[in-house]
Amino acid sequence: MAAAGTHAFRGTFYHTPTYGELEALRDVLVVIQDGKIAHVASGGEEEAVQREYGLSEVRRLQDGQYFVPGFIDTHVHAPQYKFTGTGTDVPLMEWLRKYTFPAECSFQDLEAARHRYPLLVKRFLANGTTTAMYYGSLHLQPNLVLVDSIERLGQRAVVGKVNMDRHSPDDYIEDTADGLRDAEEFVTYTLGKKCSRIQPCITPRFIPTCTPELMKGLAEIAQKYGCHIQSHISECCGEVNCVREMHPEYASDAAVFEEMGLLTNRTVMAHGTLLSDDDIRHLARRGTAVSHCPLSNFFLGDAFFKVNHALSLGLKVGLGTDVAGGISPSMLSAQRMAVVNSRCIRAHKLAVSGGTTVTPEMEKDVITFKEALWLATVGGAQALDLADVVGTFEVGKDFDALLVDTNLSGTSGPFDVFEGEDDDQRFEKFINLGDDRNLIEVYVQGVCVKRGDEFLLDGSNVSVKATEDDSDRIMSAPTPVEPEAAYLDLAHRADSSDEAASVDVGAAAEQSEPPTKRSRF
Ligand SMILES: Nc1nc2[nH]cnc2c(=O)[nH]1
Ligand SMILES: [Zn+2]
Repeated sequence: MAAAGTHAFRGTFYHTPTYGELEALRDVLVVIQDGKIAHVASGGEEEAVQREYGLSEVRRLQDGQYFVPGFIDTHVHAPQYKFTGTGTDVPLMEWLRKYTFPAECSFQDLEAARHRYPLLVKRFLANGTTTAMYYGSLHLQPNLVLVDSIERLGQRAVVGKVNMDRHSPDDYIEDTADGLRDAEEFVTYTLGKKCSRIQPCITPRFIPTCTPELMKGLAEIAQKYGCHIQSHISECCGEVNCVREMHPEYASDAAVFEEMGLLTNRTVMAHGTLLSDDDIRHLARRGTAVSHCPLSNFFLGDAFFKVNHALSLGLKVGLGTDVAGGISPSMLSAQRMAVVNSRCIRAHKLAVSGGTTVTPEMEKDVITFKEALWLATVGGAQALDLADVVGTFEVGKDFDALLVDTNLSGTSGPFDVFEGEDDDQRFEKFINLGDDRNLIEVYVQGVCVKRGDEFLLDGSNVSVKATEDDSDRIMSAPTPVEPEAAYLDLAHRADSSDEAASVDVGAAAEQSEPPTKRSRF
């Protein structure tokens, strides 16, 4: 008789333990026990393994079906899902004022939050995001609804209440002390659930909307509870110039975050397109990760993030959708955008050269779908300090996985398969052309949370209690411009400075003259 919670699949499993290499575990038997991968054996050992684990049956995948690790989205704004796919016409600082802050503020209506957040979590699960690093909104209560929705639907998440105490709209700003109190209450509420899938995160929105007092206070809370930190760094010219104006004594965003004590090995900074090499090296030394959000960077950024270059300097890099700055909730889309972004760098270098010769130097930023898949799985796991928990099909890790079906015929699926195409070609088509229709089952911690159109845990309390190990894992530093300047004024200054931007975007893409030569590191 199998122990409770023990089951097994036999078939082909694709994953990327090594950057750039797609490993196919062909005809293997994967045994899952209490949510973890207990055994990976060759298919020929089925009978022996069945006996060992007392399994009465083994589920065999059909031809054209494969497992892939669940996707890890390292940067999502949960309340912004509401307006995803709209509002793409303005630069960042104006975008925040015009679309983002009003949308986030509307989550104060808790009934609206209770309606919207399950839709968000379902949409992300349907797209294969088994783990998400979420920003909530400013007000405490709607964030608790977000955590409850994640818990109920069975997703894995790192989630934070946003903090911002200056340069924000009158109805979307908090007093510093209130913000710190609410941030701590959010942390204790989330930890109090003792749900090993959900970890709280400290979330200073970005430097322009946070006083040094707030940032330092948040860093102390993060340290007290050992929690993750997330924010935005060196995203675009408007933001970088704004920080320069507010904090002229610091060389860069990274120097400000360093001084505030916000760069830790559990910090994930979004974007980083204008980070200098010194900044990148410094983040790498701290163990801080960058969430690469290519689609968002095309809309709101001003430069290209160079994944291979950043990795070569030792930086941890994950992939993010940045909904709603990025207009797609799909991590398949994010992977494709990461590839396109890398090819844009190559095209940019060729254009700058003025010639028609592509040099090896121009090629070195190009990434393939295999590297993009690594970013969406292993890279994300490293960024979130979950590398020993998810990202590959290795014994001891949790079984967070997507069952991919490439057999959908005709227009019932997003692509066609032709005679003679082998498993590797079908899988590559899925990564490059597939969508949620191909994801017929979604697993988190060995539990099927979605099958077909059905969310299997919806409505039930599925809290998985933290183990001792999980608890250990969970508990494992200027002078500002005058506070409370009208946000509109700040947005105007930042965006108009875009035009005369002292940051040379081309040079940044060339890599990477820092926005300023001054250094505090
Ligand atoms: N892309 C993006 N950048 C930000 N910087 C500060 N807030 C935001 C946000 O919501 N989205
Ligand atoms: Zn963001």
